[in-house]
Amino acid sequence: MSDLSFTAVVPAAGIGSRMAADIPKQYLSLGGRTVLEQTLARLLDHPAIGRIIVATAEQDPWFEQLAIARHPRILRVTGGRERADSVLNALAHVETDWVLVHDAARPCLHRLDLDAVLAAGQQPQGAVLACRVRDTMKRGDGEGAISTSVSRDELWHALTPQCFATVPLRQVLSDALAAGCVITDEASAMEWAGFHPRLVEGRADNIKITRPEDLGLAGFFLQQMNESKI
Ligand SMILES: Nc1ccn([C@@H]2O[C@H](COP(=O)(O)OP(=O)(O)OP(=O)(O)O)[C@@H](O)[C@H]2O)c(=O)n1
Ligand SMILES: C[C@](O)(CO)[C@H](O)COP(=O)(O)O
Repeated sequence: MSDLSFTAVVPAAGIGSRMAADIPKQYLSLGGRTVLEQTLARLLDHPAIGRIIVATAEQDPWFEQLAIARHPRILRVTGGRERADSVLNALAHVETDWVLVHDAARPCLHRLDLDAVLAAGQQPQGAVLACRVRDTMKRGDGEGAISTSVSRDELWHALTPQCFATVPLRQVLSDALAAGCVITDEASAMEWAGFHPRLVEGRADNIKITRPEDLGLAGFFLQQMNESKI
C-alpha cells in the first residue's frame, strides 16, 4: 500500500501529568530526539501516509523549536481540553478518505504493526491495533481490595494507531462528544455509533509513555527496534 491514502492525526496536546516531568512527556528526550520526533519519524517513513496533522496545546512553545515542525508533510493545529477534542480539531483538516490516529506518546510502533492496521482499517468498521491481556485481571472495590476477577478471554488493550474512514469518524466523534460521552479512544466513539472495529493484534512493546518508568522502557524498545532495523 503506497498511495498516500491515509492522513495521520497525532494528538500531542497533553500535559503529561502522570509523567510528573518539568515539560510535557512528548518533548522529553528519547534516543537523542524528543518522544514526538521519534513518533513522527515512524509515520513519515510509511508510503501510505501523506500528511501528518499534529495537534498541540495552543500555548505550546516547544513544537516550533523542532526542525521537524517545518517538514512539508506536517501541519500543526491547536488541540483541545481532552484527547478526543484534540483529535476532532485535527480531523477538520483531514482531506483523505482514510485517517489513522496515533498517540504522540507511542514512539515504539513497529512497521509491521503499522502495515497491518492500515491494511485492516480501510473498511467501514475500521480497525485498531491491540494486544491481548496477559495478566489475571481484577476489578477493585474502590477501597483497595479486590471486588472480583475479570475473565481475560477476549480482553484486549486498545493501542494506537486506530484507523477509520474520515467522514464517519469526524461525525461520530462530534456527536458522541456532544452527547456527553467520555471518549478515550476513537474506537469508543465508533462503538457508541454501533460500529465494531476490527482488532489487529500488535506488539506489547508499543507502549504509551505515561509514567516515569515508561521512558527508560521505551528507550530500550527503540534501541532493540533500531538494531533489528524494523
Ligand atoms: N487534551 C489532550 C490530552 C492528551 N492528548 C494526547 O493524547 C495522547 C495520549 O494521552 P495521554 O497519554 O493521557 O497524555 P496526557 O494527557 O499528556 O497524560 P496525562 O493524562 O498523564 O496528563 C498523548 O500523546 C497526549 O499528548 C492530546 O492531544 N490532547
Ligand atoms: C488512545 C489510547 O492510547 C488507547 O489505549 C488511550 O485511550 C489513551 O488514553 P489516555 O488516558 O488519553 O492516555
